Amino acid sequence: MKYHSTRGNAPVLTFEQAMLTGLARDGGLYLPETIPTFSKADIAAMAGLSYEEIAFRVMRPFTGDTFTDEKFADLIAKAYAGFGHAARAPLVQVAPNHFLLELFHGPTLAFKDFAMQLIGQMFEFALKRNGERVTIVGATSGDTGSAAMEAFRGLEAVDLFILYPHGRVSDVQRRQMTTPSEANVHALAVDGDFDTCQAAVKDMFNDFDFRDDVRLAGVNSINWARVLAQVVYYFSSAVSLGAPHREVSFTVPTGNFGDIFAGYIAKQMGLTIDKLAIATNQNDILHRTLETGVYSTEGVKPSISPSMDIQVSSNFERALYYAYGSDGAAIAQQMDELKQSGAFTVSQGAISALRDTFASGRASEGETAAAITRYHADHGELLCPHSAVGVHVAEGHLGATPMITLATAHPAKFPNAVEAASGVFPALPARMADLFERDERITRVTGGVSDIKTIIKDRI
Ligand SMILES: Cc1ncc(COP(=O)(O)O)c(C=O)c1O
Ligand SMILES: N[C@@H](CCOP(=O)(O)O)C(=O)O
Repeated sequence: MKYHSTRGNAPVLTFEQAMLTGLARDGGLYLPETIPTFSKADIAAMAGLSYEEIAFRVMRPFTGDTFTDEKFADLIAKAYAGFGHAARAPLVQVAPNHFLLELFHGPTLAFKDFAMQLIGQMFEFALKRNGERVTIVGATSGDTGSAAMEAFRGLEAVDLFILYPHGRVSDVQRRQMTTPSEANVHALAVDGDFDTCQAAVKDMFNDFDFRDDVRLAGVNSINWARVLAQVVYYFSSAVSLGAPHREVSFTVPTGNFGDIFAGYIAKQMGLTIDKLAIATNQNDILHRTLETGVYSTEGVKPSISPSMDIQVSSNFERALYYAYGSDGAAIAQQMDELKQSGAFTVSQGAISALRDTFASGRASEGETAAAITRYHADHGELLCPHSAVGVHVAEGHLGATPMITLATAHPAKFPNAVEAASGVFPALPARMADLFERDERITRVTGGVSDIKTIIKDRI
């Protein structure tokens, strides 16, 4: 399996190279040359398998000769062994045709652990075998950073730098990033918002001297391996509700579009998905784009679902690539326009292709809080604010097809918003009970990208 860039002007890579590379050298994102498909019988045969077995079947066609089958199965087993639920991603029914997919039983209590725990294993194996060392730089609005810290802390072949927006992540998220004591992980508090952090990471990738000098790698969802690992729970949940013999729909709380794009890949692989509903908070650029056909950035507005406070949604580029019939030149042009003017208009053909697969909706701050209140009172479910955005939007799309809403984080990561809406202060799991007693290690960055590069070079 080979991987090429969405902008069509970067080296074609193997799975291993794409995983260790991050952003393509033309600024695009890597995608597989073809998407392998499963027959109905292949999908039906997943019923009753463990999460790990489904993970192996779903991901194996993409990984080429990076791992032997035995090694890959071993890495998957290690990745999910530390999850706090035997099913890894359990489904909970909240209405006759509405289910929550709980993706917060991993070590840092958010869906990011599903991919990051596996990527940590895959990086360690590949780097050790190759005798290589990399510098990973990541941007976070809170959850990617904590999941990456947990997955990479203490690994010999990796230095990890996480850029987070100063003052815009929850206290639990910040402490998950700033309290690991291992010398190879570094939390950098940057002035600005998530988009500022993500732009800085992309700038570093586009500075080829720096990139090659520090051997830069990325673990944001620009990394194809992140998306791939997230495809698995679409299969596991749909199959447990009767796929491929019946269709299901998903509602996905969305920011950087990685998670819902994984659902799009599952559908392309043959999973019987009807609609994929994009759920945004008041930073509703993706909902507006689906409605108007114009992708137009506005300033990020801080919300009670801070991990989704994003305007420049990286993986939308991957969806656009397919909507434009795999035309890399058209994508490069649209992305140039975005850079120059902060907006671009999606062609008629592409927007109708997107609308064929994706629905969308938004939740205001009040609607998000009301969903937390309602689900607690009516269903006994304490939702994190991101999952609350999801259920609010899902309720607008319920019908005959079963709807699965992704519950993307544990309420205890956002206790203040949850308590304000439900009256219940959600406790952290016992293994994290001392999080607020641990020492923090933070590097404040008040300058721009060149200051960040200097810090990185000094530390590695
Ligand atoms: C808790 C939570 N929910 C939803 C999202 C949105 O996911 P994505 O960026 O993949 O669209 C994020 C951040 O990415 C998140 O941390
Ligand atoms: N919400 C994310 C933002 C980064 O998204 P990613 O999926 O591209 O890593 C976060 O929590 O950091």
